[in-house]
Amino acid sequence: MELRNAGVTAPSATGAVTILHPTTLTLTERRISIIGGNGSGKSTLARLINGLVEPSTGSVRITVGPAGSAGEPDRALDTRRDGPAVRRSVGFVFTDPSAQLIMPTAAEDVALSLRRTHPGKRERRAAAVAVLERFGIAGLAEQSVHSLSGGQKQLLAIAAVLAADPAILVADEPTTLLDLRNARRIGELLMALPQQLVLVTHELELAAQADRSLVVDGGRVVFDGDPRDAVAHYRALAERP
Ligand SMILES: Nc1ncnc2c1ncn2[C@@H]1O[C@H](COP(=O)(O)OP(=O)(O)OP(=O)(O)O)[C@@H](O)[C@H]1O
Repeated sequence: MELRNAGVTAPSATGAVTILHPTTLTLTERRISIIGGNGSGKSTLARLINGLVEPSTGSVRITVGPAGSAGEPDRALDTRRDGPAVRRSVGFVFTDPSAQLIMPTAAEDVALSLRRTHPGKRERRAAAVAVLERFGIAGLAEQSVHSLSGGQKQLLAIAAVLAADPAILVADEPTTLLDLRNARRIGELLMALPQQLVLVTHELELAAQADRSLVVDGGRVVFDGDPRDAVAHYRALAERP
């Protein structure tokens, strides 16, 4: 994925405010973490990648291989021009899983993600249960999504997003609501994904497991490089008077 001078502004009573200063980045590593203080611009940066936020200046492009067509050249998608294709290629996991669980039961929620790849109802249902099994939550298939615990909801939300087999996964603080055990489990799951992962997190141990880390401060990427150095940079920023 590539950001070229991608900046974000928002209108305000006193004129446009800058949320993300023009940023240029080429992100090719498999696991990229984004850390920084509250309100620094991490979510905005993450949302640029799947087009949930459009750049006010510059451009954001992602390059994906065409699904099921080995041997064909990769396609470059522009988040402003190719919004729907970008959203099909870039899965997004929100901090609050309730924001994305929209079907009555766990199995139905996963099945919704499979409607393109599995047009037949029975076949889709079997595939949805197989996805739940892979995530260790097949026992919850018929349970109302409202009755699930926070950790179960987050696992289900991630399962539903990954069921659509996105080329890239962007996860915005996906472990924030979880207890230690579930946070660890979901962190391990995310880090082991074959897909490219962009992970916004306040969990510095998890952030340090990435291949590359970005530190965001005041709407700018102020550090870009080795995750352990990034964590040290962020700690130093947090200790500023
Ligand atoms: N649409 C908008 N209009 C005005 N201000 C916005 C808008 N979106 C974000 N902001 C502001 O931009 C700043 C960065 O927001 P962002 O959500 O990217 O921060 P963050 O680093 O993810 O923070 P947190 O860790 O608290 O989730 C914040 O001050 C936020 O209030």
